[in-house]
Amino acid sequence: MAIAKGMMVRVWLGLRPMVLATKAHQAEVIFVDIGFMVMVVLFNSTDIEEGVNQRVLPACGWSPWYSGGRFEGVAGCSSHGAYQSPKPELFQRVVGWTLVWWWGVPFCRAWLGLRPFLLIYRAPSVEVILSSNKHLDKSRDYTFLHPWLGTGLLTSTGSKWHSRRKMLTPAFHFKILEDFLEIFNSQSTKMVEKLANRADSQPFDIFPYITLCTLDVICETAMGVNIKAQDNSDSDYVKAVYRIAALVQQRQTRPWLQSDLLYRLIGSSKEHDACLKILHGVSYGTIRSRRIEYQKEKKKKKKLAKHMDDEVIGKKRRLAFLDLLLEYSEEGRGLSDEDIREEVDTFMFEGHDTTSAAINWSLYLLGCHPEIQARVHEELDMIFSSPDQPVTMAELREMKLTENCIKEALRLFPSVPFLARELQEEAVIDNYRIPEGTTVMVVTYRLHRDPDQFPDPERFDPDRFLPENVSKRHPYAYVPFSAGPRNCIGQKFALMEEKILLSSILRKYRAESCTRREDLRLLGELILRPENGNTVKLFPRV
Ligand code: HEM
Repeated sequence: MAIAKGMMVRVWLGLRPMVLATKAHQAEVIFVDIGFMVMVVLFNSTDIEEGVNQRVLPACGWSPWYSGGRFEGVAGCSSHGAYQSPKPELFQRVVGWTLVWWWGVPFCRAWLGLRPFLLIYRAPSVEVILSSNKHLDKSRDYTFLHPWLGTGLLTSTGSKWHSRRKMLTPAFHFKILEDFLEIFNSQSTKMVEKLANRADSQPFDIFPYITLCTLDVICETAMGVNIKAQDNSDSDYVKAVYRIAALVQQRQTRPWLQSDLLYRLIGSSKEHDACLKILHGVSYGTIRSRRIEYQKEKKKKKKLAKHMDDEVIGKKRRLAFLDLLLEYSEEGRGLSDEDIREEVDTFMFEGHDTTSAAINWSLYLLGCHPEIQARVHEELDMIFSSPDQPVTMAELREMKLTENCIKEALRLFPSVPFLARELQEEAVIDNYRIPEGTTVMVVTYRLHRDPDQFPDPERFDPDRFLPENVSKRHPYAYVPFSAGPRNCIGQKFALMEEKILLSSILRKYRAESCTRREDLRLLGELILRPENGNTVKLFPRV
């Protein structure tokens, strides 16, 4: 029985229980003492099965809401529905029991050390938190992102967040996004060319191809720099982006690495700092050189008659988000280089892994459902006269079924599987008073599987997003981009990019997914991804 195998030392830091695991990956179970209660954190479903069979779990009374990076634990927060895990019925048994034992209400309460958590996954409860102008502060788990992102839009609070949000909203206007079409098109063309070598009906992992493409897209749109990640996936910058995300995730999920001192003593702080040096070096370097360019151009423009600007200077330069921020800064809106760096790095972080996961999940599901993929091919063949035709706003508007497939994939596999707020004042959810200081987690993965809102929730059915079906649902039943005042500022950008990248693959190829849904294993890291990549077979379309 795995429960005896955990390799750890249990310690107390003041009142805070901690577990030091020397070989965290090998520890198959971790016990944490919290006063008279024992909390068990399990790492895989086999242990849970054994735990249930031997009646160990009910005796512990802990809902395995997080199981060491494997997402199945999170899925197990509720007693309802079937989950995308190897043994879904297990979670219903374990967690069904836990819920009744705990509270018997449609949300789940948990403690991590002395920290109270509330997990919510019903639309009316989610609305209370996300629609509110009071519950806007992110939970303390986001602080591990501060060294990289500072307090940019994602991580800031209060008046800083408010003024930045107001300043940045116009940067995501359709008119500005339209200028990015050229980048989306050129980078997706490159990706499709790279895939040509793999379209030989042999299985391969397509995940890295899509991720490198989205990384190229975000670098060019956010910073105006083409880092050519698709040609050089081994560059220091590309490696640093991936490594730092993994290190942040590691710290968030290992309580013993959360104190700065312990992180420096036993964590990977040296590697973390080395990544930061590379990432910040590139961001600051780009900001400085673009600022000099901007100032030169401004001087040049002043000298020329206004009406001649574009003809004389040449083709109007496409602006990256960074250029807009520089413009605000030069207009005297109080943005220092560090402020700009925070926002650019935030776009880099939020804007590529999320879209990559969403495109991968869409392709995965279409690869599992050839009949729906055939309908998408039909739609694309109607819209485009050739597979190489660049996508414009007109074609984007016509891709209705493709868009609904992307939305349905984001329902089943939301790139951000949960988000967390820390209550600064009491909230009332379902007539329960939730005290200030509670960390409220919106479990999007579970919310999107509410059978009252999405009948037969595990079924992939893009027609759920036909307007007549959307209007029947609760407005907070589907929130892949969060909702309310702190929703995702990049969602229009993301949908445009996803439609262009996905359609460029499907215009050339037919995809078959090699992993059956029942064999799928999910990793709930900062984003939700398939544990073993996205193995597909690609066939050229004749
Ligand atoms: C499929 C793609 C994407 C998904 C699923 C997604 C999802 C989300 C979610 C759920 C949040 C709320 C996070 C929280 O409350 O902790 C968020 C916030 C944010 N996203 Fe996205 N995102 C995507 C793409 C993008 C892109 C492409 C950008 C930028 C280019 C972006 C920029 C941001 C920013 C800056 C925030 C913070 C907004 C604020 O707090 O005011 N996202 N996103």
